[in-house]
Amino acid sequence: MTSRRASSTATLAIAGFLIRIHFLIHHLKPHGLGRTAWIYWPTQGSMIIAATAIWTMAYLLFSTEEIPVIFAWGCVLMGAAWITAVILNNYEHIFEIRSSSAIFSFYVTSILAAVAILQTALDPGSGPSYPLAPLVVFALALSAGFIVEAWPRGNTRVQQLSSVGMYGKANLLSRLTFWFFTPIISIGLHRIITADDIKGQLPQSLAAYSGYKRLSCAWNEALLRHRRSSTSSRETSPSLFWTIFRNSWKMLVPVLLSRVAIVLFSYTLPVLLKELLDYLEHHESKPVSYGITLAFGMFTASLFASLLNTYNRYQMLIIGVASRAALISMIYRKALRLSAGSRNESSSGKIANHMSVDADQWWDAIVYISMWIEIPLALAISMRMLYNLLGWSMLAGVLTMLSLLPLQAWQARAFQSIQSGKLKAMDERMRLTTEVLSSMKIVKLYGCLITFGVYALWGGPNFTPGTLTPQTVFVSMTLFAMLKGPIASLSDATTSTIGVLVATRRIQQFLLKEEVDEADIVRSESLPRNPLDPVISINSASFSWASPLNSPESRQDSNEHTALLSANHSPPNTTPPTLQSIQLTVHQGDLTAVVGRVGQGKSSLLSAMIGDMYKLDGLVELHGRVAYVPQQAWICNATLKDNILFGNEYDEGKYRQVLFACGLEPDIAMLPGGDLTEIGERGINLSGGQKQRVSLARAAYDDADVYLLDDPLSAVDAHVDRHLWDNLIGPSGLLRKKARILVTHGTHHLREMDQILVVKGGSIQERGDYSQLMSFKKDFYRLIKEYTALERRRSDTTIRRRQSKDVTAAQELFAGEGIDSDDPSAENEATTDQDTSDDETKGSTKPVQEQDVEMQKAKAVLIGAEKMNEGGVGFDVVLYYAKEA
Ligand SMILES: Nc1ncnc2c1ncn2[C@@H]1O[C@H](COP(=O)(O)OP(=O)(O)OP(=O)(O)O)[C@@H](O)[C@H]1O
Repeated sequence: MTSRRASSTATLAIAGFLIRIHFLIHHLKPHGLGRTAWIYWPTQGSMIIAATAIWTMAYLLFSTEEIPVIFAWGCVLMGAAWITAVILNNYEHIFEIRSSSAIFSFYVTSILAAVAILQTALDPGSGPSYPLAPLVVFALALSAGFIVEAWPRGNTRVQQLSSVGMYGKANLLSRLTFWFFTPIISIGLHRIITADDIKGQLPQSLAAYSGYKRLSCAWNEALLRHRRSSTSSRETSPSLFWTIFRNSWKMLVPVLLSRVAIVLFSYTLPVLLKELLDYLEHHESKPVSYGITLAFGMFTASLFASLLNTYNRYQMLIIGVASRAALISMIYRKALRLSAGSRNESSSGKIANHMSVDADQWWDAIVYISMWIEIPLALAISMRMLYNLLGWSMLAGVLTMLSLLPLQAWQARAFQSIQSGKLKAMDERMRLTTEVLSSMKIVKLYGCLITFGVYALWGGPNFTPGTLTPQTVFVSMTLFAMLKGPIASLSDATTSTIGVLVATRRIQQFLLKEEVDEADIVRSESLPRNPLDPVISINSASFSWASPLNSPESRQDSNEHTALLSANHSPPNTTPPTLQSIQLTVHQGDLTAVVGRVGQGKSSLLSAMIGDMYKLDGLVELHGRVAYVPQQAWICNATLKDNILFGNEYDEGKYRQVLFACGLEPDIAMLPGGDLTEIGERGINLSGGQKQRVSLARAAYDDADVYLLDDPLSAVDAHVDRHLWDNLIGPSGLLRKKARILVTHGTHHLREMDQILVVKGGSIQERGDYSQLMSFKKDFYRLIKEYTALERRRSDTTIRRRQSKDVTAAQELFAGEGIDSDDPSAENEATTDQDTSDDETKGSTKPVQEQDVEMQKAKAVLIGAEKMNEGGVGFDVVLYYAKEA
């Protein structure tokens, strides 16, 4: 038996080592840092000595008739395995900077085997005598090699030169015991651990970007394979769930194997227990060392089972965290690429749910997924062992436990409902939880009592009343106790797996949503070589917000549509376009205004240029980098500075220039933390005008070639409007050399435009400069006149209101602006001023005292560090650990 086990272990080791050598050579690059000589040579030496010793033993065994020849062959294979380990060790030192886990595990297995054989060899009455000397040399050589290998390599030159983090450098023992994390814990003894302390120390597989790249590549490949496959229909899609599993297979295989090992180690315990009880009953026939070895074996088996269990859970969590991060990145990137139609179907709340709830399932439930290896294996082993012990009588116990399963399921459901009740009333939750916990105890005890009763009645083989020996009672009780684990986990594993499956399917459906068609717009990142060539050129193009494939007509004719597609024709274009017959050219440095009444398609024209709309026909060409400032300013939850830099490198000169051009300097001076003040959802709300200027500053700092500005001056008051025009957007502003397209409702800057486009009913009705358009006396002329009249009425009302309040202030204000009643633009400027946008007022013109109070409050909320619990681990925690151990 022992010889067969030795042969199969050695054969498995040889196969494993060869696979590892192949992996190292073909999948990794040499680290090029040299070899850690004082670890390399001693370990190589120990392994060679061990192989020689075991071969010597094989030689001696071949010449004795006492021991079966198969044992000698086991030794030959063991020697061969250690020579393969020598070759592997050589490659490990070239490609890896940490000790090989494979060799490490083989060390442990071989040492334990050698100790077991030594124990038998040392026992005078145990039968055949083994050659002791080579066996001792074998065990000593391996122990020496193991000690050198287990020694942390942290101080070696190779590890110090390497940029890999503490996890990457840790050997298997260190990872199993989390020893590698000790430096961080000791930092925690002296001060608070910060994110910087663990930066770069954790496994690379946890980095969100690399995880995202791997998973999105795997998903795209799966989609491609599915599309190419002749059997797949258009309605089906590959499974994201299996794609995630396939993508993590390199990490999953060792983790799942470790689950198998945990089950095997756990079930060694009852076997050893039975042996020990047998030995205690008939201890005269065997030496004391046998009993000690059995007890030591039980200790080692539980030790390995719990070490592997921790390792398994940790690795599963790593897989869960990496998958969750990759999924969140994929959802985020997808959200940026959704077509107009898909955006209408997916609200931002729904997308946020995919990120926070659905993706989170991977982190919550991943541990349970590995249970699907453990549960069937554990059930099979325990039932087999119980059968050996009790015969078919074991069914009585097993069925009794299984009959408690629905009760457990009910218990789990009750627990779940109590959990959700927590959100409604904390007191109610406390009361119910206590009730359920106490009833859970009763049910468990009740389960044990029933099982005991069943043994007593049908304890003998095959349901006959029998004698209960200590071996039968203790061993079968241990086995039944072990059986309860997998049975109890069954409902958790099922619920969690279903939860992950449902959540992943929801994410999958989102990821399969239609995206903007990149081919709609011909883009080039660089500007045209000839400055006279346009940067934007739109030729006879029509655009729609609705997908041409989703129009009712096209849905009705879906069969025809498929036939047409297969015949290589375009689908019939039945969607009414939002924009039609668009003809436009814009050159570098051009300042173009887009004007028109509300809802005529001004913003849509900009959306069409950035590819947000479906292009129905025509040609769109765009050169250079494009910056788009939407009507609704978008601010993210970060500091004002980060909102402007937005990932770009900080350049003091450029940053200051942009702040000045956008008129943000006075605002920053007022903010409690200057430009480091946190703004966005959690921060103070900036006024609409301030947000719009931060948005403009972000675009300006990005230094793009084409600026698409959707009415950015609508929320600012007159003097800020003038400042932005003079210093940023206008002919002498910071962006003067860039192509700018400005959608505007104001009329006061139109005289300075190179080109004005009048949009009406989704098409460009008129184009030209201000005087040309006024001379046409068409839509533009009417628009300006109407606007002027409207503004004059508004202006009169406001002036009257102001005069009654503060005559002097109003006089000063209008005198300064120099209103010319014949000039609509100048009048507008004045009106915009007295409008004194409510938004801006919020940010800048409140009474000073009131602002001070608000700022103080904001300062406390925004700049305060996140609340964190500090202190040592209490005695109760230590006690809890001790009890669990
Ligand atoms: N995201 C969208 N999805 C679907 N339809 C849209 C979308 N945005 C605009 N539309 C539609 O396109 C048409 C033109 O709207 P658009 O916003 O371009 O007009 P506008 O001239 O910019 O108006 P305003 O001056 O009020 O901003 C309208 O019928 C509007 O309902």
